[in-house]
Amino acid sequence: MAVLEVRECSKIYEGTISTRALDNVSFALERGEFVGIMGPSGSGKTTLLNVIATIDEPTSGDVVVEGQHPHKLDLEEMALFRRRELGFIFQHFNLLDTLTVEENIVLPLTLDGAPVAEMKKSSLELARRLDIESVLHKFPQEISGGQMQRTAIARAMIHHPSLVLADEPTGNLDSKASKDVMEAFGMMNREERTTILMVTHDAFAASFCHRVLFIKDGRLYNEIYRGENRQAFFQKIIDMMSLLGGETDHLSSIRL
Ligand SMILES: Nc1ncnc2c1ncn2[C@@H]1O[C@H](COP(=O)(O)OP(=O)(O)OP(=O)(O)O)[C@@H](O)[C@H]1O
Repeated sequence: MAVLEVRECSKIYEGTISTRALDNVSFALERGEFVGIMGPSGSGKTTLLNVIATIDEPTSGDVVVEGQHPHKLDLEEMALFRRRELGFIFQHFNLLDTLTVEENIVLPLTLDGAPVAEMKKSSLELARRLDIESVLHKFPQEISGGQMQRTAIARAMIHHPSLVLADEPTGNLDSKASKDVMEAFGMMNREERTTILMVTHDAFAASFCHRVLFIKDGRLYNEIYRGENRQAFFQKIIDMMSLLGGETDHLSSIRL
């Protein structure tokens, strides 16, 4: 069974001029897949992620996560669904400044009332694997951007969600931190079989995915698969971005 199915989703924003932000988009993610979504500015990437995250309603079509239909749940059930089944990672990290790194990481477990000893054990184990053990007792403003994003990855994954949604996770990071963060994603995907869907403008970040979907004008335009070689995949992504007429991040090439 697919972890995520997007079925013929359309989204129209009504207004003086109505915008068709998504136009009949269908695709599925199997368990353990790591998939990127790319496309020019305004092509509908954020809308798609928001519809999957239940932050926004599709105008038509449906989203199915692990056989559940989140858009058919009432508000309370939807909030619980989001907390249990999904993990979120954002461009601006969205950590809570008044909590330590460790407290941020265990937040999803705290909300579910897990025993403290169990929370500490899980956060320490994850922090070791993500190389942030030394900053567990610091506050977000005392650590680097890369460490903040790895903290966000730990928080998004500590409760073993069905699906992790990442929106421009390297958007605020320099090249070294981006590499560390993408390697962390890759490691969690391989070792935990975490299913990840990531929106990005960054061809370097996208080259860590198994598959990249390209959208243009709200429609699925194409998809490419990685194969063995990340460098070759990076080049294919750059080529597809130029074909789409979107902006490509040329600086990415120096990170190979
Ligand atoms: N709340 C809204 N109301 C009206 N139109 C919207 C709204 N949100 C997005 N749109 C429009 O829908 C289209 C898709 O927007 P979306 O933000 O999904 O694109 P994107 O691919 O994420 O862009 P970017 O890469 O610049 O973040 C755009 O034309 C945008 O102007």
